[in-house]
Amino acid sequence: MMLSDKNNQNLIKSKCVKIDKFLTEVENQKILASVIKLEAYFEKSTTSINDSDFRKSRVLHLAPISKARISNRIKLVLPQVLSKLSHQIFPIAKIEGQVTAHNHGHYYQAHNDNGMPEVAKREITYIYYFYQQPKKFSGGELVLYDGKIDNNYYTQANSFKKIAPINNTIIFFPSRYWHEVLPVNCPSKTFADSRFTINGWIWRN
Ligand SMILES: O=C(O)CCC(=O)C(=O)O
Ligand SMILES: [Fe+2]
Repeated sequence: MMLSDKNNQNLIKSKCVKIDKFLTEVENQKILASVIKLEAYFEKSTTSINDSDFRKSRVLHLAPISKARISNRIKLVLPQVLSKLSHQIFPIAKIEGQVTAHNHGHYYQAHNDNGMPEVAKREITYIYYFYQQPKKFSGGELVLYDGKIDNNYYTQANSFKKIAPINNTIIFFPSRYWHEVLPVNCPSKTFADSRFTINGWIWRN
């Protein structure tokens, strides 16, 4: 067997589900307008490893209106999503959510979403994208890495898919996947021109 084949033996291709036009145009615009008004409540994002260079963005933890709408819609599509991901059905413990804003120079380095004991029950990650049109930023693609098994651990492979953030689109994938957000270029540096998400995690019991 060739060496390259041998190295690929363990490759686990990542699967994700993308749903375009997830909300109506009116809902999408309402969420955008309400989030732009909440600029003052956005905080600097953090991560569990507490390295300020690992993740640059701003996060809003209190956005009751938008989160309820998204959670209800997620529950409706989840059976289809899990079937497309070939992921087993699980009882939902809760749907966690946050709003994020990536502006000029913001990014999120490669990570998974359930690697620490306190978040181990996050099963599926979802990311809903929204932004002002015409779009005032470039970059900010989501990179979804394939996986491999190393000493019984699921880790990051070299191969990946790059997913452009598209307004009013939602992406789902298993929270154990390694992923990152490439740097955003937003010349105006205006908050309202940011790459926004409502994103979070569907927890199992
Ligand atoms: O904004 C994105 O595309 C992904 C964000 C993310 O990975 C996270 O918040 O854990
Ligand atoms: Fe993540």
